[in-house]
Amino acid sequence: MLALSGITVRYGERQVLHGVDVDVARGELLAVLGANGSGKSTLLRAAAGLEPMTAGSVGIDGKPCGPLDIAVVFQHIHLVRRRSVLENVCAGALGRLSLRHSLVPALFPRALREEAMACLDRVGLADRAHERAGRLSGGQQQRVAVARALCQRPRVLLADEPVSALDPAASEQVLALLAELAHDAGLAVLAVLHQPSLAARHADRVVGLRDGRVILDGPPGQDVDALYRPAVMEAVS
Ligand SMILES: Nc1ncnc2c1ncn2[C@@H]1O[C@H](COP(=O)(O)OP(=O)(O)OP(=O)(O)O)[C@@H](O)[C@H]1O
Repeated sequence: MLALSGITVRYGERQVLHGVDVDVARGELLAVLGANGSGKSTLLRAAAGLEPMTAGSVGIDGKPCGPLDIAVVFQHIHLVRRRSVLENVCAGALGRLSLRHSLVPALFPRALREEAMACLDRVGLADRAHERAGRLSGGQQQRVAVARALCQRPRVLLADEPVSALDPAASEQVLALLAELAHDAGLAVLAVLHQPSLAARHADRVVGLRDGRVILDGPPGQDVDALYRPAVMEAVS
């Protein structure tokens, strides 16, 4: 479904992605692993259209993707803390609302509120819909961010280190949710992770980046040590 082809990104003289090819099928949760600086976030941003590419393309089902096809969940959750949980989720739909409706939460159409409620139900937080977002725990806020992404009605969900700030139990919950959205809602989900064990438990496939290149692509649970071994160790081993 999602095809990242030949993704190449340079910052000045420095090339940080070297023609990376990654695809994610409908219904699949793909985990992207790699050491700090290997290019994971750059790849995700390029996929989301947030990073200019020197070369490469992003396609969905063989066509260029539309502006609302891809939703992104970031490590830093960026909810409007003083707004209700429900209004935050409605914000996921701003790209398809009229300007008038999008500027004033009180004018969010009833159908949108109902859809946002269904998205909250999906992440298990419908009962918190009318609380201020800032009152929820970090793990709950991340699930609200996922609900907001769902309210965009995307075909692809990208998550950049979505559990870095969460405790182990909340991390398991968010990863289980991402897997469920892939398997049950038929999204293609790509998650950048720093925890190989979480990837092994929840992902359907794992891609490993090293120095801006894919050096591993296969089932979860395989040996990923090579991704994290310092280059100097590599040279002497
Ligand atoms: N805006 C930028 N300008 C210049 N260099 C950048 C920029 N963003 C990232 N880089 C460089 O690109 C390389 C890849 O960075 P990226 O953030 O994609 O890595 P990462 O694998 O996500 O790392 P981490 O695990 O630490 O988040 C790094 O060397 C980084 O310093």
